[in-house]
Amino acid sequence: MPSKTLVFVTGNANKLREVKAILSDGPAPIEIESQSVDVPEIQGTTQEVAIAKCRAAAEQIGGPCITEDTALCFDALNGLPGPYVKQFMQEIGHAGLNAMLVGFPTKAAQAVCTFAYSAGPGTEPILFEGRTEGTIVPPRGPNTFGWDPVFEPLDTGLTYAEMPDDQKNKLSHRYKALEKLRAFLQEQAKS
Ligand SMILES: O=P(O)(O)OP(=O)(O)OP(=O)(O)OC[C@H]1O[C@@H](n2cnc3c(O)ncnc32)[C@H](O)[C@@H]1O
Ligand SMILES: [Mg+2]
Repeated sequence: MPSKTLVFVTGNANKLREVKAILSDGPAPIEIESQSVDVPEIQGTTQEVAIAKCRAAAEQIGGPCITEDTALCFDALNGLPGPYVKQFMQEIGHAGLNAMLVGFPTKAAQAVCTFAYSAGPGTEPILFEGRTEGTIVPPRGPNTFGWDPVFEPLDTGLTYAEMPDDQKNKLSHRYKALEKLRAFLQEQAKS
């Protein structure tokens, strides 16, 4: 395996597709190899969840890796459902996410992506966070990836689901986090 190839531990094919598209674009493409390992996710802040997941993933694969956690944070609910959005999506879906905000004065939300990089088992993971502000709306667009149909980034007039891939991938929470990870990896490659 060439040393430039990064192992991304995830069970989510949509995440993997976007990460590959974002990282292969630009002057210094970064190659990703995925491993689907069942890593337990703890309860806690997004940062705590991300660190524990990456640490466990590095132990399981026995080497350096990256992991990613996505949170959807509602302003009206002090940041909930946050890192627990996966379970909310499974249990109550798009209609439920909208219903949770009925009666609240703001539908503002933030999509938060946290990449974690571990240099290997026993090392402390380093976090890279990207945030995109938006609004929770009734679903519009194809139902392909998670809560994409109910999240409308500010000033776009489109939900993530309605956007062409390359539009989402230039403004998304994931893109912003990966720009930080990319800069870190480039610095590291120099030393
Ligand atoms: O194996 P991992 O990487 O943990 O993959 P996961 O699907 O379990 O992902 P998370 O634990 O980070 O949970 C995030 C939830 O948000 C969804 N999600 C993540 N990124 C998204 C995006 O860009 N747009 C819409 N939904 C997204 C995803 O499908 C999950 O339901
Ligand atoms: Mg997960």
